[in-house]
Amino acid sequence: MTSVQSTPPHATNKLAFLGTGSMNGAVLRGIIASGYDRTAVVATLRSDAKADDLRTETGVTVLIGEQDPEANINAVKDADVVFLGVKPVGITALCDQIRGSLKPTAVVVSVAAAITIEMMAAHLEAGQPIVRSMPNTPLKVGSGAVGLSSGEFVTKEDLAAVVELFSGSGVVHVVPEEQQNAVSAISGSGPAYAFYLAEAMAAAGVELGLDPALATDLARATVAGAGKMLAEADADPSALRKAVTSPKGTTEQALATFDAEGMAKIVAHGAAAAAARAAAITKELG
Ligand SMILES: NC(=O)C1=CN([C@@H]2O[C@H](COP(=O)(O)OP(=O)(O)OC[C@H]3O[C@@H](n4cnc5c(N)ncnc54)[C@H](OP(=O)(O)O)[C@@H]3O)[C@@H](O)[C@H]2O)C=CC1
Ligand SMILES: O=C(O)[C@@H]1CCC=N1
Repeated sequence: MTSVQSTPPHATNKLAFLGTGSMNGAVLRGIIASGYDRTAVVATLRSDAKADDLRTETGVTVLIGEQDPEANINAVKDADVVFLGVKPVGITALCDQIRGSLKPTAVVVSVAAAITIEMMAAHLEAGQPIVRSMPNTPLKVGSGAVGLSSGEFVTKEDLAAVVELFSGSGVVHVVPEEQQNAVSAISGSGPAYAFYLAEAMAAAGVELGLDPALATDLARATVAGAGKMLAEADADPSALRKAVTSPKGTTEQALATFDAEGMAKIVAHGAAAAAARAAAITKELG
């Protein structure tokens, strides 16, 4: 796996976000928050339920598919980079819809789990540059993690432009495409694991007699604070854990219980189940 440095800013590319829900919306918000020219961005949604929030929060042009069946087509006509953010099952139909309207040089960037570059290429014009990405929702707050894999027609400049777009709001790694299900199982789904831990800690606090609101506040602040420490340069999770764990103290007892009950194995099993589900979706939809 290669960590990639972005190139210096270049001329603003025109961006289209098709299907701007949780994930594509987080990518878009991260890019706008890092200072990107919002007048160069068009986003689409199927329905107008969340359109006002998206317009107000980002200032980009938002087109609604239910009001204009050509919304996706109009969004991509001038675009240099096109982010596909619909559910995996909808990606190839979306490619079919836009294939005749994309600029031949437009870089198509999918954020979908399980959809391979080959599956998308079969529904786009020959030679279209395609990048498969696995981002995560913390991009929205500038703390994301992204795995990128490029198809054969992606130039060095194309890849550098995509890296630059993501790297304003997270860490970016270029990975072989066959590792994308593992990336999805760790960093794509990972925010949910951290939120689950916060929920479990809050529930544990209630069992120990804390008021639910207090327990939730303590758990939230703690997971958020630990995350902030992990985000510092060269942070080492093991060293940070050891710094909290006094010999013969209280934390040691909790961690020994986690070990005895196989928590690391549980996490590994969960991640393996996520990766296996991605492989199964590829088979179902391929
Ligand atoms: N959520 C996450 O943390 C992550 C998700 N992903 C990937 O992101 C993709 C989207 O997931 P997620 O964001 O969670 O799902 P969401 O349902 O939140 O977003 C999907 C969006 O697509 C819109 N949409 C559906 N069909 C069309 C269409 N034909 N044209 C335009 N817009 C359309 C929907 O609009 P409307 O709401 O109006 O129906 C919705 O806003 C998936 O492929 C998933 O694998 C990847 C990494 C992490
Ligand atoms: O749950 C999912 O399928 C998507 C992919 C990774 C995170 N969310």
